[in-house]
Amino acid sequence: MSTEILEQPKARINLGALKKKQINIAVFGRGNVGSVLIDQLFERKNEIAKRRDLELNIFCIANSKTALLGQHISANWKEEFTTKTQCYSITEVIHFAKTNQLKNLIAIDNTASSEFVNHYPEFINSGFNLVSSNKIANTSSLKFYQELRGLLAKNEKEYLYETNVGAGLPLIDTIKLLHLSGENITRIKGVFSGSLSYIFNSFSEEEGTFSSVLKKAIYVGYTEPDPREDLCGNDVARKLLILARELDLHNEFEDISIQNLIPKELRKVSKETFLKNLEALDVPFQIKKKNLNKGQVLRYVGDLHGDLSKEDGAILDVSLVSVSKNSALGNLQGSDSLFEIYTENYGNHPIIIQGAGAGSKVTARGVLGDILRLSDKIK
Ligand SMILES: NC(=O)C1=CN([C@@H]2O[C@H](COP(=O)(O)OP(=O)(O)OC[C@H]3O[C@@H](n4cnc5c(N)ncnc54)[C@H](OP(=O)(O)O)[C@@H]3O)[C@@H](O)[C@H]2O)C=CC1
Ligand SMILES: N[C@@H](CC=O)C(=O)O
Repeated sequence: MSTEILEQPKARINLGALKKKQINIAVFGRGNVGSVLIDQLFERKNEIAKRRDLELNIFCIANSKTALLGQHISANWKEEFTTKTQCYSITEVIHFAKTNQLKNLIAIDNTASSEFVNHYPEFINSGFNLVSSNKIANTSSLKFYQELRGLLAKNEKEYLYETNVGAGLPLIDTIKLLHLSGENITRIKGVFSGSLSYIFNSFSEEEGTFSSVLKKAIYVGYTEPDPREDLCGNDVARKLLILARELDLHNEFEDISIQNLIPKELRKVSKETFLKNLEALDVPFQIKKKNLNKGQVLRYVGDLHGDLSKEDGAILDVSLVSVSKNSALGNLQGSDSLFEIYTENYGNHPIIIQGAGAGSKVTARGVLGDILRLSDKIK
């Protein structure tokens, strides 16, 4: 009997026909962080398509009043934003995604708005995942925080916010993993604010006035849209609370003891009036600097301590302290943040995460990192 070997037809794979996973992105907030993020997305788009088989497609760019909507917004978005925008509502953006059958949806929140955060449930219920540099959702009431997680789980959607603490530094993911793997975190302490780090690092070392350093921090984009949020301690307090909640602690914002650095008479005025009167901060801070002992510098420090094994055992403090210039905190440079993470197994030798704690480029890069992480998770 002869055996005939039949030649198998060669399987033909048309690589071009294999569709890349298209991720459809709506960017809300096109200020310091938002604009840089959009530019970084366009710069990296082709490389990401090659390496990860992903097509990152932006279909909406919006600020507080107007939106640019289009199936595929181009790298020329800034010009289009001046000529083709329209007033919008969130419902219209969601409707646009539906009618154009856009799948794998991500809404990016690069605002500092509490009003915008109220739309998160609407996005999730409409099939969107979320990425946010805005810290408000994670620092609203614990009830809102928990309901949001419940809604995400019910809809099988993701919410990533690595830039909420430490800008582009890999902090939240590290803390989540340590906690999940059972490494008991006993304390987190450090300089949580990039802008206040920059301000006190410069002010302690240089001759300039406090207001001149503050103006520079505002100008380069280290501060919040309203710099009083940094100076009154709220921004650092938010970061502490976000980390506390990652550790399953049940704290509310009101539990945090915060040292406000703004003179009383400037706390309740409009942002514009505040910005016109920055020199009012010069004398109080000059006095603080003069009163320092030799070799000491000022640092604005956040401290999450107490009994972190109990839901309600944590103590959260935010205050201006003097530290030795030769200590880890005293040695900080530029806009660096520094986080000391103490755990049971590492004892008195904390894990230290340090690096740029503010700035539009590093923050946008962190948001882009979250988009890529999320894109991998979307099946
Ligand atoms: N700067 C940094 O280093 C870091 C910043 N972040 C966070 O990034 C976020 C953005 O900061 P930044 O870019 O400096 O802020 P900007 O003030 O530069 O930009 C904010 C943007 O949000 C828009 N916006 C405000 N409210 C709404 C709304 N309701 N709906 C849609 N868009 C809205 C604004 O539009 P309009 O112009 O119309 O008001 C503007 O385009 C903040 O939450 C900040 O905490 C996080 C880590 C580091
Ligand atoms: N204003 C913030 C920016 C990042 O969250 C800071 O100064 O750290």
